[in-house]
Amino acid sequence: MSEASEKQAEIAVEQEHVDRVYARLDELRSEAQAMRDKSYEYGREATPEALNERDVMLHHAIRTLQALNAESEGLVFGRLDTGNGDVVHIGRLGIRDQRFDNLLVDWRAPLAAAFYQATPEHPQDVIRRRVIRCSRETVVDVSDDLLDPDRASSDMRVIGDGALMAALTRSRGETMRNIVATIQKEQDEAIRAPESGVTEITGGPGTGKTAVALHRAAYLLYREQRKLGGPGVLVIGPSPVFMSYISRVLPSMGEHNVELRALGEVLDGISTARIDDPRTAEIKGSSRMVKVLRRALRLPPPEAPESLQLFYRGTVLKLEADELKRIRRTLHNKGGQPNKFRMKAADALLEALWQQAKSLAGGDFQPDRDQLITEIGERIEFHRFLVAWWPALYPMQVLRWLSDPERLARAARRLLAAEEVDLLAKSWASLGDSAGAEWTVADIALIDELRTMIGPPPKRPARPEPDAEQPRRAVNYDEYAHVVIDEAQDLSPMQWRMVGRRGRHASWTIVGDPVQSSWPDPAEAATAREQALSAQRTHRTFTLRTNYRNSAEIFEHACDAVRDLVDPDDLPTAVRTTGVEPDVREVAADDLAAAAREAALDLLERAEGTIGVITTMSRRDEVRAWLSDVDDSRLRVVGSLDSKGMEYDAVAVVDPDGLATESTTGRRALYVALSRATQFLTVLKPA
Ligand SMILES: Nc1ncnc2c1ncn2[C@@H]1O[C@H](COP(=O)(O)OP(=O)(O)OP(=O)(O)O)[C@@H](O)[C@H]1O
Repeated sequence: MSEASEKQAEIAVEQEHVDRVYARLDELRSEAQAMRDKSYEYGREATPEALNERDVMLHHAIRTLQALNAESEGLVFGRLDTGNGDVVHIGRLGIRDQRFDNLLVDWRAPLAAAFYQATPEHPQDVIRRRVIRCSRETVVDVSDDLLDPDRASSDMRVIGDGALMAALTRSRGETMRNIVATIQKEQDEAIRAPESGVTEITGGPGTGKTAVALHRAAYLLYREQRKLGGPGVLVIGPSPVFMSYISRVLPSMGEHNVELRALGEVLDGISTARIDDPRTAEIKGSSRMVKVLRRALRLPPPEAPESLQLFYRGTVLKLEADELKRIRRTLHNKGGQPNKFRMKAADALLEALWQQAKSLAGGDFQPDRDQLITEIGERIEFHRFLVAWWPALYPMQVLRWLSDPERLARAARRLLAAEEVDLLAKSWASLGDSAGAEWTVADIALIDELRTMIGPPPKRPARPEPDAEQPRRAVNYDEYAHVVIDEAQDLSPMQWRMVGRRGRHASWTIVGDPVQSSWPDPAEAATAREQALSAQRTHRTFTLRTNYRNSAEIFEHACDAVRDLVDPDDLPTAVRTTGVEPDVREVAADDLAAAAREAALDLLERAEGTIGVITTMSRRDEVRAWLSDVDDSRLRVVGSLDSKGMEYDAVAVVDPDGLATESTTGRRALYVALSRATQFLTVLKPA
C-alpha cells in the first residue's frame, strides 16, 4: 500500500470512531436539555427541597450543555495504543457510551496524562501516540509517534512525522487557539502541577507560557471544581487587545467560569487602556506612591471650611484652623479608613466644642456636657460643617485633587522630586470630565490603593457620586480562588499590590519572562510581589526552553537586541527553520512612510494570517496614519507596549532604534517586538 493510501485507511479508522463520538454527543445533549426542562418543572412545586433539587439539576444541566456545546472543532484529537492492546481516545471532554465505557477521555483526566508525558525513553506503556486533526466532524489528518517500536505489532501503521510541526507551521488567526492536541512534556508538567500556593512559569518569547497558563486554568477547574467553581478564576493580562486575543482559548475547551481582565480593567466600574509615557508610568507605579497617597488622605479636602463657629446659649464657640488641624491629625493618627471615621470626627469636634464651652463657663453661662453634645450634635449647621470638613471620600476624586501641584507637593514631600510632582500633576490635570474615560492603566492601581485606604462610602450618600464604583459581584467581588497573572514581569509595585488584593486566599499561577520586562526597577517590583504573595507557603517554578512561535531565523535576529544584557540560558531555542531570513533595511527618514506602506502590502501579499506593524509608542498614531488607507482587516498597527504577548504571522518593525531608546528598558521592548512573528519579519531602520 502506498503511503497516501495507508494514511487514508487510518483516517477512515479514526473517522469511524469520531462518528460514534458525535452520535453519542447528540444523545447527551438531548438528555441535558431534557434535564434542564425537567428542572424548571421541579421549581413550580416551590417546596424548599424541590427548589434545592431544581438548583442542583439546573446547574448541572447548564454546565453540561455549555461543555457539550463548546466549539466542536477538535473534540477528538488524540489516541493512545497501549502495551496491553487498549486503545484510548483523548478529547476536549470525557464521553462514555451507554454501557459506561470510555468513548473519549478528557485530556485533563489521569488516564490522558501519558498522551503528554510519554517519551521514547519512558514510554509509560504507550506504543503509539496519534494526533488526530479534524475539521468540524471530519478527520482530515493523523500523525503518529512510535514510542516503543519493539512492542509494536507488525500491522501497526505509523503515519506522518510530527503533529507539532504541522501545528506550528499553520497560519495564526485573529485569536489564540487551544493546544490540547500538541502540549509538550515540559509544558504538561506545569499544566498539571498541584493547585496550591504559587506556580511560576517562566521562559522566553513563544515558549507557550500564555497557552500553558490557560490550559492550567482549564485543568484546575476540572480537577478542583468544588474549590474553584464558586469564587472562580481570574486571569490578568497586559491589555484589552491581548485579552481579546486569548479570549477563545478557555471557551473552546468548554470552560466559562473564568474572568479575563486587563490591568486597566481589574477594578469594577472603570476601565481604560490608556498608557502613560514611560517616565510618568514609572513614578505612578513606584511603591513610593503608597506613602504619597496616605499623606494625601490626611490633607483637608480642597473646599474644607477653615474654622467652625456657632452660638450656644448666647456664647460664641469657635474652633480655629489650628484646632481643626489638630483634631484632624489626631483622628488620622488613630489609623483606619476615613470613610468609617465620620462618627468619630463628629465626636471629636463636639468634644472640642465642649472643652471650649467649659473654659468659657461663668455667670449665666453654665453649660452641661451631655446637653451641649446632644443639642449641637443635632443641629443642621453642625452637620453641614461635618459634611464639608470630613466628607465621604471617593478614590477617583481624591486622586483628581492631586492635579493641584501644591497639594501634591505637600503629600509628596521628600518622596518625589519636583520634576516628578510636575509630571504627575500634569497628567491628572489633563483628565477630562467624563468619568473614567481618560484614566491611565497605571492610575487604576492608585485608585484601587485609595479605595482600600479610604474604605467604602457610607451606605446612602446624600448625592450619588458619579465616581462611585459599583461592584458587579455582590459579595467580596474582588476575591478569587485562583489568580493567573500573565506578562508578570511588567507589573509595577503598585500593580502587584492591586492584584495581591484579588487573591488574598487564592492560589496563583504567575507567568512571565524577566528578559522581556519593561519595568525599570526589577528589585522594587520583586519586593512588592513578595509582599503580595506573602501568605503563600508553596512555591514551584517551571522553565520552558523551546520557542514554538518564531522561526529560528527570526528569533536569532530578535536575540541580538538583548544578547549582551542577559544570561544566554535565559534565551530559548527556536525549533523551526524556514530558510527565510528577516528582511532588514535602512531607509532614508523621508522615505520611511512609503517604505512602511510597501512593507505592509508586501507582507499582506506573502503571509496568510495576521500582519503586525510595530513601532514606538510615540510614533504609533503617525504610522497608523501612513497606513490608514490600507483596507485589510488582517493588518494591525501597534506600539511596542501594545504588542506584549501578541503574535502575528508577519511583522514589520518600524524604527527599531527608536524603540530601543524610547525608555530605559527600550532594548527589551525591541526584543519583544522582534519576537512576535511566526513566518516573516521586516525591519525598517530610518538612516
Ligand atoms: N505545544 C504546542 N503546540 C502547538 N502550539 C504551541 C505549543 N506551545 C506553544 N504553541 C504556540 O506557540 C505560540 C506562542 O505561545 P504563547 O503566546 O503562549 O507563548 P509565550 O511564552 O506566552 O510568549 P511571549 O512571552 O512572547 O508572550 C502560540 O501560537 C502557541 O499556540
